[in-house]
Amino acid sequence: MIQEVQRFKPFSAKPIALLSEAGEWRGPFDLDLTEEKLLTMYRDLVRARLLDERLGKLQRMGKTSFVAPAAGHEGAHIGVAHALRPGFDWLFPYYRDMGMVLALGVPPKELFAQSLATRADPNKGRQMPAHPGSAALNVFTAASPIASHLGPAVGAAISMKLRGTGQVAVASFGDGATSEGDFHAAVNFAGVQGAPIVLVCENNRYAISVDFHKQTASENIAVKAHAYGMPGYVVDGMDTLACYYVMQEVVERARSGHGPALVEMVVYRYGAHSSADDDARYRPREEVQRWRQRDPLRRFKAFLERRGLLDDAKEAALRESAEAELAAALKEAEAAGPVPTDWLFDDVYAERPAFLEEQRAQLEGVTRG
Ligand SMILES: Cc1ncc(C[n+]2csc(CCOP(=O)(O)OP(=O)(O)O)c2C)c(N)n1
Ligand SMILES: [Mg+2]
Repeated sequence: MIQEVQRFKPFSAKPIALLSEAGEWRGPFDLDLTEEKLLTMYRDLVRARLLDERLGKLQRMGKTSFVAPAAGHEGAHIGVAHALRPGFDWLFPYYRDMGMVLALGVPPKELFAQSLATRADPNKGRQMPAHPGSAALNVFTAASPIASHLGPAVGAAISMKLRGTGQVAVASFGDGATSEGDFHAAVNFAGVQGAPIVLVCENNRYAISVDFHKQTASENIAVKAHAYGMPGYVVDGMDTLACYYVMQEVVERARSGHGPALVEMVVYRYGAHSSADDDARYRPREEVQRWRQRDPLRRFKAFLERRGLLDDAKEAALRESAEAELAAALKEAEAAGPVPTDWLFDDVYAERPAFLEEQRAQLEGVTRG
């Protein structure tokens, strides 16, 4: 059901925030989440941060070839994931969304296995690291070309509408993706068709080294929604609860037949664009430091402490259990062993054509030495 009173106005001049920097509730409505839900959200923020740290280390150890650092994006990730119905709705994430898929319920063992290309990867080691997917949880595996998953996401949403399933699709992408033709075609068609989709832009103000002001002459990304006939919201992406509540409203609005929305979450990536980038060449260190002060984990922790839901001992226990969960998951992912090279030839054709069979036999000869 659509909420009778809409809590948020689209196209606000300032990003929507519900928590002050010191963690005080500033919402214009009463907080209506259980203690359990709030603590689960915080736990997911911590898990996302720790997963990111571990993946970074695995890259430095030479165990995975590529990572896309996500620290600084966790408020957006957890806000989005918690507004969805896992395994019912569909998520079309992009490469920086490990925390989002983790919070949706994708087992960390699968995420590690995907990054390390071990047999425990449901995608059989065929994707580039940082491109997770899950058939069980309706998580689409995006390809690397920026914004190329947005058309399929809108297509999926249109099919949900035609079949009357009550599902919603959410697609996420960066600020750089909004300069692609694919983005505009997708948002336009979502508007025309009234598709049940929420398009989430994680605006970290850079597309690798390209600054936001070189990306668009618009004042922000959310305003673009106006031209496509849907509401656009700009949200403080370092405020997990603002991300959650805005998502919850637009997801349920889409679910009840009121069409798509565009949500811009203003975030910052603390790390480099990827393990193949040196961000010191284009970002002043003071800027990174300034954004770190606005950390989503710190703000949520302060919020929970103020409400008497968290203290240092509880925090330490929570971190310890998240560390243990990830350590066990990594161990299992590694123990599965590397994917066999000839998996490359499976699942494409019902009957393998002769030329592929020939290549498979050649490869077998090479790998056997
Ligand atoms: C069509 C296309 N062009 C260029 C690239 C190379 N590329 C990979 S990530 C990236 C930057 C994308 O930035 P943004 O959308 O802001 O996401 P962010 O990485 O900042 O989260 C670029 C240009 C690509 N993958 N696909
Ligand atoms: Mg960006």
